[in-house]
Amino acid sequence: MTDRELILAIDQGTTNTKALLVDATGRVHSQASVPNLVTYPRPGWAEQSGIDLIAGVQTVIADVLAKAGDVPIIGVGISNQRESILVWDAATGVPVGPLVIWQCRRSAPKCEALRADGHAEAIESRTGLALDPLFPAAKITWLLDNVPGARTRAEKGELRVGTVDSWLLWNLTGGTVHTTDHSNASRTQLFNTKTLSWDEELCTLFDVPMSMLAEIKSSDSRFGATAEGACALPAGTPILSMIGDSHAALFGHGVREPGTVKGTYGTGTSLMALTPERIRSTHGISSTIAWSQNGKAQYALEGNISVSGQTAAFVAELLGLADAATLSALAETVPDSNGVTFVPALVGLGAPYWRSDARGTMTGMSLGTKPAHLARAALEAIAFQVADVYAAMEADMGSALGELRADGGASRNPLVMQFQSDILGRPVAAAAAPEVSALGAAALAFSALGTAMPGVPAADKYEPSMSAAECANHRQRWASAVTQTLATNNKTTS
Ligand SMILES: O=P(O)(O)OC[C@H](O)CO
Repeated sequence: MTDRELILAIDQGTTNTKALLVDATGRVHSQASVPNLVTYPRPGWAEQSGIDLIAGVQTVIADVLAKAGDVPIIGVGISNQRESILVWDAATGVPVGPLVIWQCRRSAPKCEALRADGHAEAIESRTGLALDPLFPAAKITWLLDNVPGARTRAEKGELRVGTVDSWLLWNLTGGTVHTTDHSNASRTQLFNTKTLSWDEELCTLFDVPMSMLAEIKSSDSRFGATAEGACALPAGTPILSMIGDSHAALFGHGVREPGTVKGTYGTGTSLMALTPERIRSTHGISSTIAWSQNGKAQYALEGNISVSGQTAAFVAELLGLADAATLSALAETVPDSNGVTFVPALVGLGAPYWRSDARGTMTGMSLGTKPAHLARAALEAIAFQVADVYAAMEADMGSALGELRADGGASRNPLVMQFQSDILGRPVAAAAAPEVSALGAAALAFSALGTAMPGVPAADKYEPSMSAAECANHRQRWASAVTQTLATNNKTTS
């Protein structure tokens, strides 16, 4: 394969849709991006337009091709926002209702009803996922029960449902292919990660007709080919990979064996590590499928932290600072947080605590506390939360994990990354490229063609330099702040 043969990688995220042209060495030849609109029609609800999403994908494909000139595109790779779900008409391809995105909590009553009826344990044991409105299963129930006529039409076999990967595939193939991959299926809460198939009993519990569901294929499959006029690519360009974005980042880092963890530091943080087999977490972590190659599923553990990088922006605003970068500069002016600890439970605490009623807590303040100490506490909180998930993963795996591969905004902050390495007592390698998910989708597409694209190299490496005693003191300070946070009952205000 020559470095002139390119994969067009799409990263369809919540905030932006991106396209990159990537060669087999991992070099990015050109890229394009468009922002996406998210609407919040009611408190706790979040949705996007399926039609706008496709228009955005078509735009970035056209833009990236226009920038690149006449180059051979040998295939398409797709990385996508996970857990967002759309129902559409099988005959016309017209969406039936909005794309209900992962952040949306509208299906909370259905989840509560299933919990009250004692189904939570069975759901978690089959899917590896705690019963929660984050996941699409209950969102599909909501759409079928609330969009006029949807349930009747679904029962007649007239509707299709899919995660974003399958919606993109449907459109790129001109409405001929309805398929998803194991990584996306594993996040729906309808997929049995043991049998690697849709679970009939779960579909019954969530009232989802199985005729609506996509065929499931290996993440490195020949999913279909672009149709004439579906986008600016020539008709017949093969779609060679589909994978959820967090999983794609792990693949993009070049992780192929258990032992290394990747952390994507965005608004929240997703930590993911491969496991040798399917593990049922007993420490508050999701068990999921990282990807599948040649039909073989690769299992993983994932911990999702709800508010991570966003902590810096939040505290910057409270302190009247311009932005997170200004906060970071302020934090650099002091050697430590002077005993101040901030637990950013601003929308509750996610993994490994799962307490949606928890709220943010600042502990350890004295008359000696200065804004710079609060700034430092905000940045330290990003690292402390990751360390908690790390420890939970290690407890589930029964063995020590190694290096952390970091990507996303805060991975470019040396103060956060050094503290992360110190608190974990592990090396941290921050990725050289910002688009690790798109590069992961490209790498998977190349692997479908039998070519190994190298992982994204590290731009910066951090080694632990803190003494064991100092590290233990910090961990103790954090643990006690978390205990205080969890001890406060906010149920009346949540
Ligand atoms: O759109 P992103 O990049 O924020 O990713 C969303 C996640 O996949 C949700 O689980």
